[in-house]
Order: sequence, then C-alpha cells, then structure tokens
Amino acid sequence: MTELVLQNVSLRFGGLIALDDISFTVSPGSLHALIGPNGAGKSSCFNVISGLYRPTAGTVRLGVQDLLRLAPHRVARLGIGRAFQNTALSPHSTVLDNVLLGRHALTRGGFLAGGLRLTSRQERLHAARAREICDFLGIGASVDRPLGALPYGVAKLADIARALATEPSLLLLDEPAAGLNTDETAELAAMIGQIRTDLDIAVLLVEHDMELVMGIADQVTVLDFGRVIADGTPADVQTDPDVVKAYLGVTT
Ligand SMILES: Nc1ncnc2c1ncn2[C@@H]1O[C@H](COP(=O)(O)OP(=O)(O)OP(=O)(O)O)[C@@H](O)[C@H]1O
Repeated sequence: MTELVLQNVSLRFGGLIALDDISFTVSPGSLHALIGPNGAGKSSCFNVISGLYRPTAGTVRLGVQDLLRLAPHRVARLGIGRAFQNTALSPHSTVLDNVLLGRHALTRGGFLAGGLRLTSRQERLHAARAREICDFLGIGASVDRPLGALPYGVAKLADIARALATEPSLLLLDEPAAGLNTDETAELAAMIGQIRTDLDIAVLLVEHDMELVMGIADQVTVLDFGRVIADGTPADVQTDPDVVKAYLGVTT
C-alpha cells in the first residue's frame, strides 16, 4: 500500500459542517484509529475516502492517485476495502455467496451486477479464495450456511470477509465491535491484529470501544465537531487535554 493522505478536507451538508479542514495520513501497514464523540464526522470521513461523498474542499490521495476523481467501485479496485457498521449482507444467502460479492469489485464491470459471464474455472477460483478468507477469519465452518441463521459476531466477520475479498491493501472498518459481547470483542481485536500482521493490510478503524482502540492502534486521529483535535500514538492522545475535554465535556 502507498500512503493515504487526506489534506484540508471539508464537507458541508447545507449549513452543517460535517468535516472542517481535516488532514491526516494513514501509513502503509499501520493500524490507524479514527475516534471521536457521536456526530464528530467519522462516518462522513469514511464516506469521503470510499468515494460515496464528494468533499466541498480538499484532497484525498492514495499515493499519486487522486481518489476524489473516482467512483466508489474504482476506489475499491485501487485497494481500499470497507466493512460496514450495519452489515449490508443478505441474510438469506450463504456466507460464501455474501463473501463472493466482494470479488465483484475485482472484476471489470462486476460479474454479478454487470452480467459479465465468468468461466466455471474463474468461478471456482473466486469461491476457493472466498473460502480461504473465511478460514483465515475463523468462520470457515459456517461458509455454506445462510448468514441469517448465524450469530451476530459471525455475520460481522462475514462482512469483514466480504471486504477482504476485494483484496485490499487498506481496510476500512466502521465500528466493528458494535453489538459484540466482551469475548467476541477480544476475538475481533486479535483478528484485526492478524489482518495487519499476517496479511500485511493497513487498517483504518472507526470504533467507540476505547479499550479496543487503545490496545491495538498504533496511530489515533481524534475528531470533534468535524475537526482534528489530536493525532498521535494512543499514549499521546489519551492524555491530550483537548481529547479529555471532548470526551468528558470538562476543562482540564
Ligand atoms: N447525509 C447527510 N446529510 C446531512 N447531514 C449529515 C449526513 N451525514 C452526516 N451528516 C451530519 O454530519 C455530522 C457528522 O456525522 P457523522 O455520521 O459523520 O459522525 P460520526 O462521528 O460518524 O457519528 P457516530 O459516532 O454517531 O456514528 C453530523 O452532524 C451528522 O448529522
């Protein structure tokens, strides 16, 4: 992966400023967290990076590539995969079929949406890769079961598997621990660490679970009211007076 650089990005919705001149860099191979109170602009930031929202000002680059000129599927094809806060997967389809949706981004035009016919050999290769990814995430045993019949934690991992199936070099995870119990959260933390170390994929993580974030991130960017108020190591940001104030609403 090359660096992801957001520079002076602003996003307005009418009179509301969702992102106000934000800049930060996600380094190759890093585990970078984006945190902040409710409404701080974290999801808006993800939507800008993945091409769903066009910012009012600023630049977003992956290496030399200007991401703001690209549609979401082109951003995905450049190696930015995204797992969603509420999984957008089909409960009636099997885990495998859901994960195969991720392979779609790799194929010109999209073999599922675009009607480009794959040979049976290509289909087999995609399915084998999808199974491999599910095995890696520890959900291999559930791969042929309908997603809706499985525990929420497995469904969350299936959505991460779908994002990994796009073969990203940077994975965006939007609140992956939301709705998970303590054990599932601990397993997820270990899994995110393995995605970075074993697969050499950088992770940009939006998450409210501070213990999870501070335990695994090596860089943390803190947003508040659409602005970057701190950017540094977990140790740096935890003691930053502006961050303490934003979270606790008190002056230090
Ligand atoms: N499509 C939209 N139209 C209008 N306003 C929006 C839109 N998306 C986000 N906003 C507003 O932009 C601001 C930032 O919202 P955003 O969802 O990015 O914050 P967040 O940090 O992800 O919050 P949360 O932690 O609650 O998910 C909020 O005031 C929100 O209401």
